Amino acid sequence: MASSPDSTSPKPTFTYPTNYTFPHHRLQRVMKDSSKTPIVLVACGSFSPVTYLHLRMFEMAKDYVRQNTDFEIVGGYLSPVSEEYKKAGLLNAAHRVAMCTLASEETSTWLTVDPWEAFQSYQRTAVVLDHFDFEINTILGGVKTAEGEARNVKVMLLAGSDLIGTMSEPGVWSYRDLDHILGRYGCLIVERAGTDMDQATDSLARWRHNIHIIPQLIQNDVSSTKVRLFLRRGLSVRYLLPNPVVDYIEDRGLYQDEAPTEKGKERRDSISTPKKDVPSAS
Ligand SMILES: Nc1ncnc2c1ncn2[C@@H]1O[C@H](COP(=O)(O)OP(=O)(O)OP(=O)(O)O)[C@@H](O)[C@H]1O
Ligand SMILES: NC(=O)c1ccc[n+]([C@@H]2O[C@H](COP(=O)(O)O)[C@@H](O)[C@H]2O)c1
Repeated sequence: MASSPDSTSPKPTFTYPTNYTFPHHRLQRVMKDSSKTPIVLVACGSFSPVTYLHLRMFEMAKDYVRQNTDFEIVGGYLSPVSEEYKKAGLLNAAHRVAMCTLASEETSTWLTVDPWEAFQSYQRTAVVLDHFDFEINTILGGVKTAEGEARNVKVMLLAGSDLIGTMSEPGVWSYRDLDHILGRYGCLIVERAGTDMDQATDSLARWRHNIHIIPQLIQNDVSSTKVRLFLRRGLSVRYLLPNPVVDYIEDRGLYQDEAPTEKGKERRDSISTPKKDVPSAS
C-alpha cells in the first residue's frame, strides 16, 4: 500500500493501491453552462460482470439531470468494490476492472473506471465519495467556468433502488455514513424492478432534498447474478453486456464455476424470476 500521492496536500488520510493515479482523462474540466452546478456521478458496485444496465444508469441520469435539475454532469465513474467485499460471484479485482474499462472506453465517450477501491482493502461508500471529492476538488482544483472561475464539483452517488433499499436495513449502513452520503453528497436513484421505491426511501426522508429518483421508463432487469447463471449453464449473454466484455469472459472461461456462496443467491433470483428468463442449457 503506498501513501498519498501528494504528501503536502491536506487530508492525506486515504490509503492507495500501488502506482495509483486518479484517472481524469475524461473529466470535463471546463463547464458548458456556468449558471449550473457541476456534478460527478459515482456508481459503486460489484460489476461482476458489468452489464448494459450499469452503463444505462448513467444515460438515464444524464437525461434526468438535463430535464429536472440545475446540475451539469462533468464526469461519470464506475468504482468496482474491493475483493475483500466477499460477495457471492465476486470475481477478482483485476478482471472486474478490466471488464469495466472495456465497457466504458469502448461504448461511451464520458465514462471512466476508477480502480482505487478495487485494488485495496474494503472501503465504505462514504469514504469512496470522500476520495472522489478529494481527488477532484482538492488535488485537481475542481473545474472552471468558461470565464475561468474555479468551481467545486458536487460528487453524487448513482445507484439502483435495491442498493438504496439496503439503507433502511438495520446494520448495513451506519447513520453517520448515511448522513455523510445523503446529506453532504446526495444521490440519484434509478428505479429497479422488484424494489418498492416508497419503502426504499421512506426512512431517508430527512435527506429528501438531496435524493433524486429516476424512473426506469423501459423496464430492464438485467442483473449480474442472472448473467453469471446463464454463463454457468452455457447460455449466451451476448447483447446483455457489451461485446468486448462478452469476448473477455469467453476467452478466459470466466464464471464457469459456481462460487461457494452463490447457491442461496441463485435460488432467491430464480424464485423472483419467471422460469423462461433463466432457461437451462440443453
Ligand atoms: N437492472 C438494474 N436496474 C437498476 N439498477 C441496477 C440494475 N443492475 C444494477 N443496478 C445498480 O448498479 C449498481 C451496481 O450493482 P451491482 O454491481 O451490485 O450489480 P447487480 O447486477 O445488482 O449485481 P449482483 O446481481 O451481483 O447482485 C447498484 O447500485 C445496483 O442497484
Ligand atoms: N456501509 C457501506 O458503506 C455499504 C453498505 C452496503 C453496500 N455498500 C456498497 O454498495 C455497493 C453495492 O453493494 P451490493 O452489491 O452488496 O448491493 C458496493 O460498492 C458496496 O461497497 C456500502
